[in-house]
Amino acid sequence: MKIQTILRGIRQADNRFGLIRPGDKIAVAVSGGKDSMLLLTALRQYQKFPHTDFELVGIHVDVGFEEFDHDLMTGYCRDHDLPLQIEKTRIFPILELDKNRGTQGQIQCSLCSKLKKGVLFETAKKLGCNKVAFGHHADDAIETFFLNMIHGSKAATFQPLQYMSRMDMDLIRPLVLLRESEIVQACQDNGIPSVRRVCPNDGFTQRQSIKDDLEEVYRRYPMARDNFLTVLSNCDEKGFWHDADSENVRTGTVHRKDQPGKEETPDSHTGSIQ
Ligand SMILES: Nc1ncnc2c1ncn2[C@@H]1O[C@H](COP(=O)(O)OP(=O)(O)OP(=O)(O)O)[C@@H](O)[C@H]1O
Repeated sequence: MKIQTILRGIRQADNRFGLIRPGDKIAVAVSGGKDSMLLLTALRQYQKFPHTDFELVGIHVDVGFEEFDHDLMTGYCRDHDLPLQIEKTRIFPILELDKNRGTQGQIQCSLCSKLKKGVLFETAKKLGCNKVAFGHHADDAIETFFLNMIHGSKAATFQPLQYMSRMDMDLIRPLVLLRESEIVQACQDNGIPSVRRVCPNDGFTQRQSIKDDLEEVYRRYPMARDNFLTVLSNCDEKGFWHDADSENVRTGTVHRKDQPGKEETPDSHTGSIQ
């Protein structure tokens, strides 16, 4: 797959969600995995598009896993003129301490993610960036949607553009309209490497489990992936339940038979098919 397909996906997301503005300085969060390696590579090329006058720097937060192959990542970036800053941290010893103290005896992904984000945003700020770009793609968005429903009782996923008020910085996800399979293919076809995962939790997370389940759903219902994606931009508040005294009923957002002048339409209950 040509890198142009990826650039087209980035441009669509940029146009639709207003991700990149002239004068931006964007820090790409580079884990060393395929998604963020592709993102840094593609955004470097996207800089050459007309009306995209922005600066770029990659930031890798080094958690401290000994076996992580930094050379692969730095070598690739050096050879392709991709600016990358590696931020050394002591996150791993903190995770180990927490693991030995905690009841579960394993590294906590949520703590790791929180610490990494802290370092990432601080480094981006120090470098004068106003945006941080993550490598999340469309399949990540669907998985997050299901994870939130199953474990968090809410129908929500991450945003393509999100303002982080504490850091006064935008978080953007330029790959959000692209599928994981497109990213894998583009990395293969363009010689973009990804560093072997070394976290002991890899393959045993809730995300991995939902990923496996969704693959099964897609095998049975091939149209489901596209439909799930459409749901994310199409979530009609009227399709959910609202208490009779809720703001939505008062303001008339939810149509009710007993409200004069507000007729119930056949499509007003999108989720009511039994
Ligand atoms: N150590 C890190 N340093 C910088 N950014 C990171 C790091 N770990 C994760 N990220 C950012 O968070 C995003 C999602 O994290 P996740 O753990 O799902 O990445 P991954 O699947 O290991 O790698 P990738 O998403 O790059 O293929 C990454 O795409 C990347 O932008």
